[in-house]
Amino acid sequence: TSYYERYHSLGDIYYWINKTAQEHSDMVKVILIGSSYEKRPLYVLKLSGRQERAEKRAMWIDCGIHAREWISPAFCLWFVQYSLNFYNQNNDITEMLNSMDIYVLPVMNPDGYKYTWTTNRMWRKNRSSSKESNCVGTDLNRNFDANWCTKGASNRPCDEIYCGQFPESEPEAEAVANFLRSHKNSVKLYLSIHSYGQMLLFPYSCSNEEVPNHAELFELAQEAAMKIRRHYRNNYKYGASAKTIYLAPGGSDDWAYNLGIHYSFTFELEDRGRYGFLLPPSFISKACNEALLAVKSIARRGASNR
Ligand SMILES: Nc1ncc(C[C@H](C[SeH])C(=O)O)cc1Cl
Ligand SMILES: [Zn+2]
Ligand SMILES: [Zn+2]
Ligand SMILES: [Zn+2]
Repeated sequence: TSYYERYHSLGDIYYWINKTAQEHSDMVKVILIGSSYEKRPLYVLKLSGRQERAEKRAMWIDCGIHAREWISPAFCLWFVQYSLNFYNQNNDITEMLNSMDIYVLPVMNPDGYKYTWTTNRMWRKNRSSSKESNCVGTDLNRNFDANWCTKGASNRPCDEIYCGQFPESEPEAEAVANFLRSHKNSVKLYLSIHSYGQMLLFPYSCSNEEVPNHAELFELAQEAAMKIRRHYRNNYKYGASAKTIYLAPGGSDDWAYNLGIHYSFTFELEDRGRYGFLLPPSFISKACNEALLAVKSIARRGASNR
């Protein structure tokens, strides 16, 4: 099976990042946006078409915010190689890359990801330690400044949904927030890739309130889910996070939305729970093709609107 139908260790992924940038130096730049708690680099790959266009829009995709969700980094790697290899061959990909730059963060939580390979496959959080407890880790998707640490998060360091000591207390969350703050005029679309559950989610999760462009985001998610159903005969739920999955504050998509990135989504990839986080490698191709269809569908509509 191909490289992209296997899960890869952290060291493997770092090697892949540099090899891919070298192999495609005309379309790929590596950007160091910060480092993890254990001082591992946070690398973003910037994909650009070969056509230079003034004030290009951009899309952001982060993977691996939660360590055990291995299909997520697998999707980022798969998406990058697919986009590079089908540029100037597939119209959708060519148009996408010619109309916008794509920032891809393959592993947002490298310390946690490494830990799932060496110690505990079911680890979710990062690996920061707090003074007042000998429990480790903050849930990076509860650490963003969006109704931080209200209902749906926990202020106890031992909990899986521990919100951290303060908003952006974690270097991984701070690095992403800093990058998006400094690129908020060009980034028009935010995607955060998770598993499992097969859902296309959009803000808010931190409140039951509907965002101003709720109807538009609902339509984009619905259209993407319909395409997946038609092409792959697989059902994805879709809707505002608070209603569709659960009320939870401090998420990256809610924060990105409030920053002004009004096309903001969280994807929950395969499956529905049979394997859950332990999705077998034989499922990677199908899960990634379904996610790609959703990205192309949303990117075509979402980023084209001014
Ligand atoms: N804003 C959000 N959007 C999506 C989710 C669901 C993910 C699924 Se793993 C999580 O629990 O962190 C959670 C939040 Cl806080
Ligand atoms: Zn290649
Ligand atoms: Zn997750
Ligand atoms: Zn999940």
